[in-house]
Amino acid sequence: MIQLKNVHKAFGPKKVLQGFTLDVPEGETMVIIGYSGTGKSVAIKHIVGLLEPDAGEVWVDGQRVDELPRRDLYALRARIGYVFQFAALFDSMNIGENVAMGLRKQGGLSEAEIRSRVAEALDLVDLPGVEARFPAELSGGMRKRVGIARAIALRPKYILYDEPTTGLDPVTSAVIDQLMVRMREKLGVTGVVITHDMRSAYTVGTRIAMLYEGRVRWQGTIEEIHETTDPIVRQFVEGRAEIEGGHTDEFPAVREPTPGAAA
Ligand SMILES: Nc1ncnc2c1ncn2[C@@H]1O[C@H](COP(=O)(O)OP(=O)(O)OP(=O)(O)O)[C@@H](O)[C@H]1O
Repeated sequence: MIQLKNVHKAFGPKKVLQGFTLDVPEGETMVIIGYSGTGKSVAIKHIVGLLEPDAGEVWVDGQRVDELPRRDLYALRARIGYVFQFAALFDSMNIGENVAMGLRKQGGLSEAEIRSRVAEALDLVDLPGVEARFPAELSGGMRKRVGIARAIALRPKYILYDEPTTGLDPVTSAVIDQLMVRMREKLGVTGVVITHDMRSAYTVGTRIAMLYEGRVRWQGTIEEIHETTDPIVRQFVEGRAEIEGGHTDEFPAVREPTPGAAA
């Protein structure tokens, strides 16, 4: 289970997280939504110890991440797959080498075992047999799938996806969404997904949390988000620029000019 408890994080004068609390139970996929620059990536970087909280606690798998000695942190990271926004593959290495990278770093496997784990991971993302190809020969969507293969080759208990479908066409996005669903259903992986795409959120999420002004403003199931009366959440999920019934002080409405009105 992943837990962030009352996490605070600032960069200089900029307060990003201000009491961020989130529980991700085993086997669930938690989707984090929220406006650009609100701190979604900052929040998930705490889960792998890439950032340390100024205050608060971060727990993964019964271990307190923000207090773990470096060696234990590396061991914990081996259980957490991280799929970055840009599937940072190494252009000079072929796909097989890219996927094998984490396995080699982890150590303890023979060459034959590594080859077999790489093949299995590429199979799972529907890219069998591409080991000898180079990143430049693949489309953006294929590269994202290789990024996911690299994460799952380590057979992680948890996977974090930071905007895995950004920049992809709708069909390729749907393929990536199905992959994330497969990771949960077939492999039982607990996931956290950051996305701007509500259709993707509804497909892959078992729960959704909205980050707003440094905290989780709302969280619940897909059914619950459809029924929420929270104006900020409704506005976000409906992609509207204006809140029904006028604006609130909390979030001033952006009004489109009335057609035909004098400029
Ligand atoms: N290492 C850092 N040093 C300084 N500021 C940072 C650092 N990391 C993030 N920030 C700032 O924290 C804020 C939140 O960034 P973050 O990337 O988490 O937003 P986000 O919600 O993931 O946005 P997006 O949806 O656009 O990716 C931003 O203002 C960003 O500039």
